[in-house]
Parts: sequence; C-alpha cells; structure tokens
Amino acid sequence: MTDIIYTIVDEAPELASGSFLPIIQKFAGAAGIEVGTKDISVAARILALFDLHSDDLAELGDLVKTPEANVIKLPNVSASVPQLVAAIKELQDHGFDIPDYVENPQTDAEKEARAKYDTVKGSAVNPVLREGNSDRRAPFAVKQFAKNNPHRMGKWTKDSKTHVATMGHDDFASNEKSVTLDAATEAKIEFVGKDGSASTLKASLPLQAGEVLDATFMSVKALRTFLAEQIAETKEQGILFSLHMKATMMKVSDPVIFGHCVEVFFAPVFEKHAATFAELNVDVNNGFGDVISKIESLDAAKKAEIEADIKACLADQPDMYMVDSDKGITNLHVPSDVIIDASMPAVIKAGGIGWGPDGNSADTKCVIPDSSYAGVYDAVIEFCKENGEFNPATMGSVPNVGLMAQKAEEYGSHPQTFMAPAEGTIRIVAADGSVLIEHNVEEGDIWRACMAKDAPIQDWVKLAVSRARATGSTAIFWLDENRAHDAQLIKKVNAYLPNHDTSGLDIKIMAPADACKLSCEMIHKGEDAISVTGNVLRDYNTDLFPILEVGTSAKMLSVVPLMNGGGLFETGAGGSAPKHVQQMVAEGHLRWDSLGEFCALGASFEHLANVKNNPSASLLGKTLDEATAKLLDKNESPSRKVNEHDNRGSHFCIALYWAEALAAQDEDAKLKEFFAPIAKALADNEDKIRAELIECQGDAVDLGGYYHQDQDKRIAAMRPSATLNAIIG
Ligand SMILES: NC(=O)C1=CN([C@@H]2O[C@H](COP(=O)(O)OP(=O)(O)OC[C@H]3O[C@@H](n4cnc5c(N)ncnc54)[C@H](OP(=O)(O)O)[C@@H]3O)[C@@H](O)[C@H]2O)C=CC1
Ligand SMILES: O=C(O)CCC(=O)C(=O)O
Ligand SMILES: [Mg+2]
Repeated sequence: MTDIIYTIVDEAPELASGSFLPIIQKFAGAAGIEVGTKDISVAARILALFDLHSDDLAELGDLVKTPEANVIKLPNVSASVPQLVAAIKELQDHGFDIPDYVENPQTDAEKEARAKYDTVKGSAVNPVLREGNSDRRAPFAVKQFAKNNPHRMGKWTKDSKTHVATMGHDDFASNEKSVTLDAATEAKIEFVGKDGSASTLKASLPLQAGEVLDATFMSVKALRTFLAEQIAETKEQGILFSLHMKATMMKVSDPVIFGHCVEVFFAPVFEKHAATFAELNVDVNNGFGDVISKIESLDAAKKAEIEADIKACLADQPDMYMVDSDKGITNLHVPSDVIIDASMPAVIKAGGIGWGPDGNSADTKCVIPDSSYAGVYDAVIEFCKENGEFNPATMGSVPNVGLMAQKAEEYGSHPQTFMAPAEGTIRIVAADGSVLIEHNVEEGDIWRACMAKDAPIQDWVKLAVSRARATGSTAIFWLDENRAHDAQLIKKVNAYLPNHDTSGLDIKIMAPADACKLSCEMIHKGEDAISVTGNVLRDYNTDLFPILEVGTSAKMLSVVPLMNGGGLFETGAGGSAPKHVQQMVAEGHLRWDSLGEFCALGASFEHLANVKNNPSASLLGKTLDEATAKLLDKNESPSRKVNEHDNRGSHFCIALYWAEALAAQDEDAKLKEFFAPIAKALADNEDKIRAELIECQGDAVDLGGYYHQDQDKRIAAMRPSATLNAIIG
C-alpha cells in the first residue's frame, strides 16, 4: 500500500484530479512519499461486480480499519436507479459484457445480476469508508477570505411566502421507538399478519451490548393525504411546489416517498393510464422521468394522448420547482436531482426562492415529509424572514462534529427497511424471544430500523469535547429529549461527558430546532457554535452552514479520525457537481473549486507526519497550507465563466505557490534544492501557462464517456498546457 491513497471518483472532482493528481505526485514524490489511487467510481464498482475490475472499495474498506490508513476521499456519485441504468448502458456500449439492470427480474440470472447491482446503488461508498466520526469545519483562511470577500446572498424579506411543510404525525419522527441493549443478542425482524402467521423479514440482526436500536415507520396513507393537501395549498398560495429528499443516502425509503409524491402530483394521469403504465413497467420510485422515457415506446397516438394529459395536469397543478426549466426537468423527474443537503441551502442562500417552469424565480413551499429534522430548515428560514439574510462578512461559524462511524443511525438503515406487505405487525425479536420493538402497520407503510453502536458514540462525545477545547467555542448537542432515539443518546452523552475534562467549556444539549435557532442567533452576532449531531444532521449542517458562510461546502476541511488510528480526509462536504461537467463538456471550462482537495491533502500530510514521524511530510503539509492561504488571498479560485481562470488555472497557482514556499524554506535543504528550479520555471512561464489555460476554452470537449471516460481524452482536456506539463512531467 502506498503512503497516501487518492480516490478515483466521478464527474467534476474526477475531472479536476486529471490536472491536480500529477502535481500532487510530483511534489510528494520529491519527499519520497508515494501517492497511489483506488477507483471507487460508479463504473469501477459496477465492473468489479463481474470481475472486470479490482474491488477497490472492498480493499479500502479493509484499509480504513487499520492504523496505516491515510485516504483522501473525493466525493463520488451515489447513483439513483436512472443513473445506474445509464452507467450500465455506457459500459455495455464501451464493449463490456455485463447484464442489464432488470426492474422485474424473473430468471435466476436476472435476479442474481439485480442483487449485485443493488449493492452499487445509492450511498454505497461512504458508509464503508467512514470508520470514524466526522469533524467538518471551515479552515481559518477560508473563513477569513469569505469575510473579506463576501459572496452574494439573496435578499430575505418578512413577506416571503417560502416555508417548510412537514407531516408532524404518522411519520418517522412520531412513530419512533428506541431501546439500548443491555446485552448482546442476535435479533430478527418479522412481520406478523392479521391471522397471526409470522414471516421473517431479516433473519439475523446482531446487536452489541450498549447499542442503541431504533425502529419506526411512516404511514403511507398519512403521507399521501399530506402530499395532496400540500399540493393544493401550494396552488392557493401561488408559489412553487418543491420536494426535498435524500433518495441517494436513504436509498430504500426515500425513493418510495418520492414515488408517492410523483403519483399524487400527477394523480389524474396515473389513474387514467394505470393499465398502460403497468404494461410499461413504470416505476415511480425512479421519478416522473420514468414515465416520460417509457411512453417513448408507445404508438404515436397513445403517446400523444398521454402527453396531452400530462400537460393538462401540469397546467392544473401548482407550478413546480424546476431542476432545469429550459429542458422542462422538474423536481419530480429524477430522485437524485434535488438532494436535500444541497438543495435546501441553495433555496435559503438565494433568499428563499426557487426557479419555476417559466424560468423565473418565485417563493416556494419546501416539502420535507418526515418531521425529524424539517424543523431545522424551518428555524433558519424563519430566522432569515425576521432578521434578513446572513452577512458572510460578519457572521460566525457552525462547524460540525458528527456521529457516523460504523453506519450509525438512519443512514445505516437500508438493510432493515421494509414496505409492510399487508396490515399487521412488524417487530424486532431478541434471541430469547422477547420483543424489543414492535409497530402496527398497514400495507405499504415504510418501516425501518437502525442502530448506533456504543464505541462510536463514546468516540463522538470525545471528539466534541476536544473540538470545544481546541476552539473555546460553545458546543451544542442537537438532541431532542422528546424523541425516542435522542432520549437514549442523551443518557449516553450525560454518562460519557464526565470521562473528559469539560471544565470551563460551554456544552449544551438542545432539541434540533431550538439548537438551530440559537446557533443562528449566535452566528448572526459573529459568534461560533459547534453543532454536535447525529448522522443526518451532520450531512445537512455541513452543507447548510458552509454554503451560507463561505458560499460553498467545497471549501470545508472534512476530517474523519478513524477509530483504529488511521485518517480519512474527505474533500469538502458537498458532492460531485454534475452541472460543472455539463459546462466543461459544452464549453471547455471547469468551474469546480479544488479547495477541499487542497485542505484534505494538507491534513493528510500532517497525519502522515505524525504517525510515521516524517518531517518532510510535515513540511509538505505546512507549505501546501501556506500556498492555499495565498491562493485565497490572491483570489485565484476558479471563475464560473468560460474563457476565464478555471480549475486548471487554480492548480497552476497552487503548484506555483507551493513550489515557492518549498524553495523559500530552510528546514529541508534537499527539498529546497529540488523545488527552487521548479518554482522559477513556473514563475518565469506564468503568463504563457495562464494563456494556454484560457486558450483551450470555448469549444465543446469530448471526454469519450460520462461514467466511463476515455482516460487519454480526459487527460488531454485537463492538461492542455504543454508548458506546465513540461515542468510537472
Ligand atoms: N461525499 C460524497 O461522496 C458526496 C457525494 N454526493 C453526490 O454528488 C452528486 C451530486 O450531488 P448534489 O446534491 O447535486 O450536490 P453537489 O454538491 O455536487 O452540487 C450542488 C452545487 O454545489 C456547488 N458545488 C459543489 N461542489 C463544488 C465545488 N467543488 N466547487 C464549486 N461549486 C461546487 C455547485 O454549484 P454551482 O452549480 O452553482 O456552481 C453545484 O451545482 C450526487 O450523486 C450525490 O450523491 C453528494 C454529497 C457528498
Ligand atoms: O454518501 C452520499 O451519498 C452523500 C454524502 C453526503 O452528502 C455527505 O456526507 O455530506
Ligand atoms: Mg452532504
């Protein structure tokens, strides 16, 4: 294994690596540090299922449990079914002999292929690698830059009609039950029908002593009533209808909720064409786009009839929040287009607006069916209505310490999520026959169970105290004593806090909506408040606050101290920016900001320096951090517009400043000598390189694929400066 592993991923971050990775390898190599790669892209993970690629994810999954792990993890696509199908098709077109993704598998072979593909679906990478809890914050230089160069914030006014709508009853939050296990047991999950007959949903659910076990369900009847009411109310209010889900990470429950929304919104179309849609195998969980693509196969007259009905339905319903109004792509087309952690902050940053079918902005109803965390967004929205938008020049910060190790909480619930087969009871039964948790359900209700192990909880409390100590900031555990799971966690937090020196620290426990309100008040005044949260709020908060504070979560330092001593360094807190790839393909400009990669790499060198007692690694990290601060200072981050400085230009800058810092230091003579001529060559050729990196823009770029790009084409596109390439090698 190499000293550091850099991950190969998808979309914009992978394009960026085409330019940045050679620079990293050159600089690290000079100090004898080897930086290798592991491929966790959707394409590689699909090919690995059929032995057409090494199973790099499994290797990394083993590595992160060892003290040697030093992994830089870029964001990867968590594929929805439509994305998975597209990736499979592309690989087949590229000559790989792999089976289709069959929606209703019949034969054994089809069933086997489908089961394999399902392991690649959704958030299949992060839970495997996250063998530690999460520490995400804006580095000092990033926060300072945002204060000095505040990004644009949309105006919030008191009369904004934008608001959050949530169920509040018969949902996951209200039906939750939770227990902490006294002793280990191997439980099972079963469904008991009205006639008393029991069937097994999951035969083995091993539970540890001290583990927190939750189960809950959402009533589908209540969900559909709620959605119908919200759609009608949106129309009365004359605003946009939007639905914000996490169908990628909650890959079993949320596509189903999304599907119900599709059916309820387009109810007249689904009622009238039920038979045709059944014949076409329409799967609403894949979004309304599934209808659009499947009616293509109908004869012209039938297709036209359905299209006319869709048009009439859209005219009758409230306007929908659009993903791409030019192309007519609605919120409900694909479940992976509007992802709550990125989408809600975008609405809030814009001043409470979304874009409607006419391409104009408008207020919007933000539907977040489950009420577990909806109150957090409601709190921010109400705060902004009352106080106006936040001011990035003066606002404080909300860093996060998140519980996520060992598949903690809801994000680890997929293997225990079931649609109730009929009316009856779903229950978790311990090995001794005692019932741990049970719920009465109706057919189609979405039932799920999840766990949080004790060791990760202890580690999370420790991390929270150490961040509070390191910063002196208030730390708030966002836990609600009235919620079943949180009540169990509060007991543990209170039990484990005394294991640490908390003297002089301000540590609070508050329900999420209240914690959010207080945090908004604090950052409004310029103070900082660490949010110590469970896994879902970790995800939400680490996009929400960074996007408000520094304009994008791409600039976050995102460290995962692994429980067995290794380090996982995630780059930024956001995703893989598909829109950036579209722009690159259309006009040869990549607006992806690699600041997250710069920060993660700096932290990775520092970790290497500490665990391997390697002073050159320390020096590389320190000088890279200096270069990053300089890049921010000189405002050399990528521009959003074609024919301007882009991602590749920012990589040239980081190389120049990093080499200059290494040439200027006197701690390591060898490195000084090695980098002095490089720094000089880069500086001497600056104008030429910058010009080459602009001249290459403006035209469409062929990458030879989307999920499975042609590596030569990708490298040619990302390394267009012959002058820079000659220096970097
Ligand atoms: N850790 C991980 O592996 C993560 C993976 N994902 C995955 O990424 C995909 C896309 O997710 P999505 O929810 O659309 O969120 P993204 O964060 O990819 O995109 C939302 C918007 O954020 C801005 N943005 C994100 N990263 C950068 C960056 N480095 N530089 C500049 N701007 C940036 C862009 O805004 P603009 O268009 O205005 O420039 C972008 O359109 C999904 O498959 C999702 O599952 C998501 C989160 C984390
Ligand atoms: O794993 C995923 O699908 C997304 C991860 C994510 O959004 C996050 O960790 O912030
Ligand atoms: Mg996220």
